[in-house]
Amino acid sequence: GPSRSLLRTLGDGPDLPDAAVDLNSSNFDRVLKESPAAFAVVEFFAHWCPACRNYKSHYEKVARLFNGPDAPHPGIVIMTRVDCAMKMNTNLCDRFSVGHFPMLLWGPPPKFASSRWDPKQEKSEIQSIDDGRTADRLLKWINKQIGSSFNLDDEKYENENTLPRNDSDPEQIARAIYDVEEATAGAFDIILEHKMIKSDTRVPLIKFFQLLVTHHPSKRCRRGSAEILVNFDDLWPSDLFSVGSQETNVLQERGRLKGYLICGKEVPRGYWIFCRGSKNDTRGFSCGLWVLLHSLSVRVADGESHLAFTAICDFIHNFFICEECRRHFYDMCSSASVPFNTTRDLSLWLWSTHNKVNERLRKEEKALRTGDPRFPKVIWPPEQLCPSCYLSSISKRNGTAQVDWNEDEVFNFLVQYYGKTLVSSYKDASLGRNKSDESVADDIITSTNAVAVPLGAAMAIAFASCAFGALACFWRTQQKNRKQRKKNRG
Ligand SMILES: Cc1cc2nc3c(=O)[nH]c(=O)nc-3n(C[C@H](O)[C@H](O)[C@H](O)COP(=O)(O)OP(=O)(O)OC[C@H]3O[C@@H](n4cnc5c(N)ncnc54)[C@H](O)[C@@H]3O)c2cc1C
Repeated sequence: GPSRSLLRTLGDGPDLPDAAVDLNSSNFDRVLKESPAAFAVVEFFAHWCPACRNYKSHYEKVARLFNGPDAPHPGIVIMTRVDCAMKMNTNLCDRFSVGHFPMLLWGPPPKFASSRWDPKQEKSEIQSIDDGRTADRLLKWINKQIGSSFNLDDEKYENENTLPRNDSDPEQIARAIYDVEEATAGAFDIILEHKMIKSDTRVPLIKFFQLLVTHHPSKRCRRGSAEILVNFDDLWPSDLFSVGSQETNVLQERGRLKGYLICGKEVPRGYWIFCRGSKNDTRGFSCGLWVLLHSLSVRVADGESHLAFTAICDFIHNFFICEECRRHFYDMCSSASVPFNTTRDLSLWLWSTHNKVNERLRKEEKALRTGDPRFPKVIWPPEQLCPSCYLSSISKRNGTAQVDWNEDEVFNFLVQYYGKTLVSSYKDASLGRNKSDESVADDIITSTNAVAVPLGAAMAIAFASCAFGALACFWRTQQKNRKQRKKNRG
């Protein structure tokens, strides 16, 4: 519309923040390594270069299509820039053989991290963009590279035919790892925002955190939730609640929690990829939450499955602020045949519970037209995604679809889908990186994943439950000791 194009014009002025991400030698590697985008454009420029200044509005026009929560096509291409006239970036610009300004490079984001580029280099996944002189030509170049048909006039939630259809392409789930991170950060944000940590919800939250520390599919979130867990007693002392009226306000809480980013600095990003709906208010968070739960369920060991079940049920019950959802889910938790003895039991229970929700919502959304028209609820997995999950073809009884499942195959499929495939692109992104201190800490977390303390012993330790792995327990014990020492000294 006219107002929109007015905004666009104004956007070329100095008022709107830049859409392209400013990178420098201190954040270059990290931001590119952690970007969910499949492709990156890096513009090397110098702030004194007049041609670069004139080019900026062209570059920004394209960047606004791809970067940030309001972009029509987020999560596909990350558009960045590096000012080579800044002293700190000299080595960085040398690494990429910058010989003229502006110079544009293209490639998979992680390939830029801790690597070099040289125009004479053969077989590099990084290439120079030779024709990006105007916004039109740059976008044309990008479209040609990735076979897309993006347009400079695209607006959010228009032209959604470029959206991936995830029900037929098993590889789409690899993009969902970023949504699992987004949902994790989102859930934690809601908990803080609504001051949901109280005396009776504290223990369920700690238990869920222990599950996250050991089995979250994203390293960043395992690391971040471990940090929070270690400091949990300081952040939310248990005696804070017994006193009664010592309510802290959200801002104070936020302030205290600065630096405790559950999935790292780049999350939440403000948009969804696998869980992106074709409208603003569909899919997103609740989709990401389901994917998180499924991905946890296939990662726990047999001996942890019952505790994981209670941790998930109690978490949804206490912290999912969709009233209908949490009530329904809790009813299904209460009627589950317990205890769970295996990973298979837990994964299949969650899968069939999710299908019951799908079944119910399918009817509701049809009647009320509240669903996402591009993502109607289906009994999952559809046959094209897992042919072997179906024993016999679907027969209709009373208007509802009845499927004869091969549950062994369903379990195998879940393990593959929410296990390996979910983290496949994420793994690629961290290939070839240097071992820094943080990755060493992370390796400890990963290596203790399998260490499950026997159930009986864990139950005995009522509070600092060690059930989800030795590390979480170790940290909490350390924390307690440290506090104790402080007390003794003071
Ligand atoms: C615990 C919980 C309870 C909820 N209860 C309600 C409720 O009572 N009422 C309500 O209106 N909404 C409820 N919701 C929200 C609702 O289920 C959907 O999340 C929301 O409508 C978005 O739907 P979606 O199309 O993105 O797919 P979702 O149902 O969110 O599923 C996300 C993805 O998971 C995969 N998937 C689908 N089914 C299965 C399955 N059976 N097993 C494994 N993977 C599967 C698919 O790839 C799908 O795209 C609940 C959400 C959660 C997390």
